Amino acid sequence: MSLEAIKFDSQRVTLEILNQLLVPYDTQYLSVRSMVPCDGDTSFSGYEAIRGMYTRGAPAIMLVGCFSVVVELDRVINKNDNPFGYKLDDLAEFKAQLEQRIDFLVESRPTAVNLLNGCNQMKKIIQDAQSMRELYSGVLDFTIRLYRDDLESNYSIGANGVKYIYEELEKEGFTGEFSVMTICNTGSLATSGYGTALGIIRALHKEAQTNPTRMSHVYACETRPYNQGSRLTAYELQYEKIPFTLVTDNMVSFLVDSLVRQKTDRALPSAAPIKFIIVGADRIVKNGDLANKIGTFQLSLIASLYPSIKFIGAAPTTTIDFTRKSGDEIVIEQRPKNELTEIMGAALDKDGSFVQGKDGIQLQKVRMAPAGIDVWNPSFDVTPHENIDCIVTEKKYFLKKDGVFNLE
Ligand SMILES: CSC[C@H]1O[C@H](OP(=O)(O)O)[C@H](O)[C@@H]1O
Repeated sequence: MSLEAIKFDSQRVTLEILNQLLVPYDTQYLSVRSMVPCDGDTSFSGYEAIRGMYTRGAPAIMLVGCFSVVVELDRVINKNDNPFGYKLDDLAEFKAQLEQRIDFLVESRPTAVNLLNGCNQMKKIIQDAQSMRELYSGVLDFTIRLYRDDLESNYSIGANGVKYIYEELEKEGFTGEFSVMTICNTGSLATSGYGTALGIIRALHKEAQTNPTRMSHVYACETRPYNQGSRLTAYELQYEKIPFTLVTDNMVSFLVDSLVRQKTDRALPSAAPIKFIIVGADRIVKNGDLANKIGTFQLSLIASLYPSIKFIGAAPTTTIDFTRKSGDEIVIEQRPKNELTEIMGAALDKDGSFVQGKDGIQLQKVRMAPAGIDVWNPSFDVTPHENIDCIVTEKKYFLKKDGVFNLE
């Protein structure tokens, strides 16, 4: 498996997260020892790890958030380390304080619903606990199970995605090679491992080893401004030796049109026609409207112009929000302006190799726009269910009936 986003040691009760701001330049893990910042405690918290996008990806956000509750409780209940001011002699008061901190944690990235869903389930365990010991072991067992279930879900999403894709190809009588496109990062670095949309791509690559009708090329969108595609998905696809080409987000319509019309005089990386655009999700609501990384909606608009291209959303059930009826109800996270006007990279010397600083590869942030300008930086957009052909979860793949999805 490629780099792990999350390392939890259940014996030592320690949580380490891969600092994804440094991928693919460097591999550094950061120790998370609390759930949210607190006066009197200098540890790096789950809230800061998530808000700062050191770790990201809807399922990974849920897992890091829930594991950060576990490590904080371990310090307080098992290691007599309570800089958080918990009332240890009053269980009801302790629970109230804990839930207040969990509610703050959940606000770290408001669009992805997985952390909210995970914490709501955790709060039920907290409310039912009759002792501190029972509360701690209940939260620990729940979170370890959540991690394992997410990994299992990803393999099932991969299998269900391949099932849908090959049934579509057979219906069409398509044989031979095809290409797919994806945006952002939905792989091992966004989950407990394997991935959702990238899990389907991993599963397609495995199928391609034996099936002559096969995925032979992937187009990965750069995914400005955080560059999950060029930094993280490119890393994972290169690691898996899956043939791919990186494109900028503003190349997509011209690339898709050139592929569909087989304009081979445009130096296309592969002649394999594009058949599927496969994306992840941060929140899918009852009717199938899907919030995902900014740029996803545009991909769906492009796909909708070509009947030969199917648009697939892939996510575990923990990403589905049955309390909201339409995508208009989804809160879209606005990110800091400097994430668009500045970019971090690894310094290169004249022969193109990384410049080594005193702590390893020398990273540097550069400004890419004038200071003081206005910036709009929504982290997500909403793809209407009308533009989506299929939603794949670990349970099955869902198609629309009478124009809407029933995801129950
Ligand atoms: C497997 S869910 C990944 C999902 O999360 C990403 O957003 P971010 O990197 O800002 O956390 C993106 O929307 C992906 O589709």
